[in-house]
Amino acid sequence: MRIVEIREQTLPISSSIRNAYIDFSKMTLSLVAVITDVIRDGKPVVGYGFNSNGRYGQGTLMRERFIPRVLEADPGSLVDDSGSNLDPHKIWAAMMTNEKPGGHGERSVAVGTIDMAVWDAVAKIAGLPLFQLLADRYGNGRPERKVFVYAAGGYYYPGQDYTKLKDEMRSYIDRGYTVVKKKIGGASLDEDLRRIDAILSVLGDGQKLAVDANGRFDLDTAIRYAKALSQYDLFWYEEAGDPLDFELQALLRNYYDKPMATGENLFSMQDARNLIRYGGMRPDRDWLQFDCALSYGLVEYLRTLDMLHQHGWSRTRCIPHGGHQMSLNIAAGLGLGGNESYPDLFQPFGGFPDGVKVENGFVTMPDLPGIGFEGKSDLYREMQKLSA
Ligand SMILES: O=C([O-])CC(=O)C(=O)O
Ligand SMILES: [Mg+2]
Repeated sequence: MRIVEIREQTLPISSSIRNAYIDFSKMTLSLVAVITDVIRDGKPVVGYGFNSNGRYGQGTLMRERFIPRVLEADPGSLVDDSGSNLDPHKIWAAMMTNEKPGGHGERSVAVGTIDMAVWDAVAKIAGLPLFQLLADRYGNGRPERKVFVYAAGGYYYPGQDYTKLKDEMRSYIDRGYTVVKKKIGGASLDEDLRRIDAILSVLGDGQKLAVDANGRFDLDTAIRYAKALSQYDLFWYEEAGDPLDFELQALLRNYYDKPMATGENLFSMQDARNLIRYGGMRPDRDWLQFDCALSYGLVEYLRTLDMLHQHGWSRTRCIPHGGHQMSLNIAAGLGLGGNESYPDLFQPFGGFPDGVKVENGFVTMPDLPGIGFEGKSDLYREMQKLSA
């Protein structure tokens, strides 16, 4: 058995939205197909992957380094000991041949995207949903089919007013979400507080708002926001300062004793470990948002979960960034605290298989082979174009 080809296509996911740091007018992502010579139902098994929003497509890095390393490796060196499936760990090691540690740049996105497609193929070859395969291999064998999801939105965009913001949030609540997220730091503190008040006016009992500064604030600004946000009962205060400024994060807890979240821009186990070692994050209330699709994939994320365990953190404190079905499977298979979701953004890549509804803040994983992309018709159409 072997991988016969890996294809990449860079696709636009552009829109007029902006957060406190970037606009998405030129945002792209890489869609990847890993084509194998394994036949199921009369057709070759193809695994698919794509990177999360927020980092651009990585086709150049893939074509120059990571795809050739996989295709040039002895196929026998990429299969598991039973010989009946590909081994994602061995494929990962092949991709990372002759790559020095540290300075992860965006190669972690390139590797993470291919890794997603490899896991999709591996679960399809095994004839299992990925969440079941993960629970069998790395968990207790019993996936948690119900996964908490929250609705990320509340971006700044031209022509937005309080009515539109409230309508947006109400539409998430109407679709079954109990937690919604908005951006902060793209307007003045006063303006952001007025926007928060507007959203809170449409939330009911048991419904909460999270806010996300996208790493925009220096320490003084982060503290000013912390003090002002303390008047609310927010789900979390996310990525206040630069993702690598662990001291800022650690100091902030002196000014904000409610939940904080960060980690979506930490792209390796080692960076995640530095956050845990030096960032002052509190295992009893804070949230970790490492996103495997941006950070060397699930092979690396398994290392991150081990690291968290060694540091006394429960994996239920992880709610990954990105809103993709890969992290949804990891959440269900390995017992994370939930997953992000973008109900209206970054389509057709985000979201759930057709027919999956959010109920009281949770989705229930359907029985689909692999990651489950085949169950989302608009997404699968794009994928089939790539592998045709
Ligand atoms: O706006 C973005 O780049 C996405 C983001 O931070 C999030 O989903 O938390
Ligand atoms: Mg964020």
